[in-house]
Amino acid sequence: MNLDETRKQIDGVDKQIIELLEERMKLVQEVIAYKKENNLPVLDNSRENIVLEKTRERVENPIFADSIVATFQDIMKNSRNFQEIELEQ
Ligand SMILES: C=C(O[C@@H]1C=C(C(=O)O)C=C[C@H]1O)C(=O)O
Repeated sequence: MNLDETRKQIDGVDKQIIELLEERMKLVQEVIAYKKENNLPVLDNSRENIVLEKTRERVENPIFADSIVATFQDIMKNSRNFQEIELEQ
């Protein structure tokens, strides 16, 4: 295993993750605009549970499942933090 080469590959994957997270956050902006208009709360527990269940099902290698589900919990926590800040504007 070549450390520099493997880290270059990680950098490439990180670049893709960042692009996808930015795309996700743009959609979250649409959700918060809708919630603002319709007076809906930021937190939707049932939706978050569905996202987490789907995430667990989609992970191919079970040894990664807990880490990836935890990552999605963080993604949604930060998505909610962003929405709370947007609501204050
Ligand atoms: C984006 C939403 O707001 C919150 C954040 C979610 C997310 O980032 O996926 C899911 C549910 C909500 O708690 C939503 O309601 O869809």
